[in-house]
Amino acid sequence: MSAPGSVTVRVPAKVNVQLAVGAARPDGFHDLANVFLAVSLYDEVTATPAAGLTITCEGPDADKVPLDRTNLAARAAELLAARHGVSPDVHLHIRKDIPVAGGMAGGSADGAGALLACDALWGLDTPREVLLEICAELGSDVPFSLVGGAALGTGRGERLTELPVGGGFHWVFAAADGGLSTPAVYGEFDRLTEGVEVPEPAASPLLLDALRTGDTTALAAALANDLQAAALSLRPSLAATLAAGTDAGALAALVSGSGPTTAFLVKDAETAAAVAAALTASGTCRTARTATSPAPGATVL
Ligand SMILES: C[C@](O)(CO)[C@H](O)COP(=O)(O)OP(=O)(O)OC[C@H]1O[C@@H](n2ccc(N)nc2=O)[C@H](O)[C@@H]1O
Ligand SMILES: Nc1ncnc2c1ncn2[C@@H]1O[C@H](COP(=O)(O)OP(=O)(O)OP(=O)(O)O)[C@@H](O)[C@H]1O
Repeated sequence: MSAPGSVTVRVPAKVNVQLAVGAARPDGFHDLANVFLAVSLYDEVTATPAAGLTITCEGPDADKVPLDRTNLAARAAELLAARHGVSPDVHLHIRKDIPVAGGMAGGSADGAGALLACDALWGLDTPREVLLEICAELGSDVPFSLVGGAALGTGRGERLTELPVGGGFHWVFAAADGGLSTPAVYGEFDRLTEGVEVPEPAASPLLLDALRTGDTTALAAALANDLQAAALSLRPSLAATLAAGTDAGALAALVSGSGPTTAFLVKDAETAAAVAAALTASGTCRTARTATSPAPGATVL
């Protein structure tokens, strides 16, 4: 619960269990078949009445988060206020636990969280479709941060179809030193695929089946990220992290979205703890954390 007069929203991180990337479009974006899964690492956004718009942030990565109007949480408050013709008078406090610039949609989570928190604080009761439109305007990953669970994102990833998930999955996430810029990773994808026919992105039926039945082994076999080669090209040291996780007993390893966070699918909570400890001891990453999925989308606490 928030302090009286304020609203707190909790928002999950994501991992892309499949990220199929098409050729660059004329607008610079790429069409995707993006299978999002929300995981139990969360940011919290608290909205409190204030004169004007201000932002504070706490957490181990707080110094890497912009506190000006470029923060996605601030942009969310401004877009929502503009839609309703009110002024964005709010103080937003972000408790950041999702790695920054890590490929886990941390900024997107804060955008979706601020949107929901301001909507409740200002008593606007904005229809869900309008909130989703504002999310898409904020960024390709933001609609999924609002929705959570599992979903297929098409277009640039913003058009969502929710997916059924038949069971829980256990993960380990290894955060790397420093971030990777999402546009730079897509740019490297373009460079690596120059002169190559890039197929239309399509969701894998085997992967969707694995999610639907909650089959960890089948999901491990189907995990795929078309941005992985680009992330590894920009950050070759990630190969050692991926190897350390599979050596320690993970069923599969992949780069999370645009990276540099790496994701390891494991069979149970006990293996997750062991793989996280081995990754931390390996010296190939900054920290390793366990998490489960699916996790709910943005939720008012
Ligand atoms: C890598 C992913 O995290 C996978 O979920 C997303 O595709 C990125 O989503 P995001 O961070 O919300 O990205 P946006 O803020 O919408 O776009 C940032 C930049 O990423 C590139 N971008 C993003 C999404 C997309 N479908 N194609 C792209 O080429 C573009 O250069 C764009 O200017
Ligand atoms: N609330 C925010 N939290 C973190 N970064 C933010 C935020 N708002 C804007 N940014 C900017 O966005 C950049 C990318 O941060 P973010 O943590 O969203 O990356 P990401 O997890 O790789 O994103 P994605 O997975 O959606 O591509 C940061 O380097 C920062 O400059």
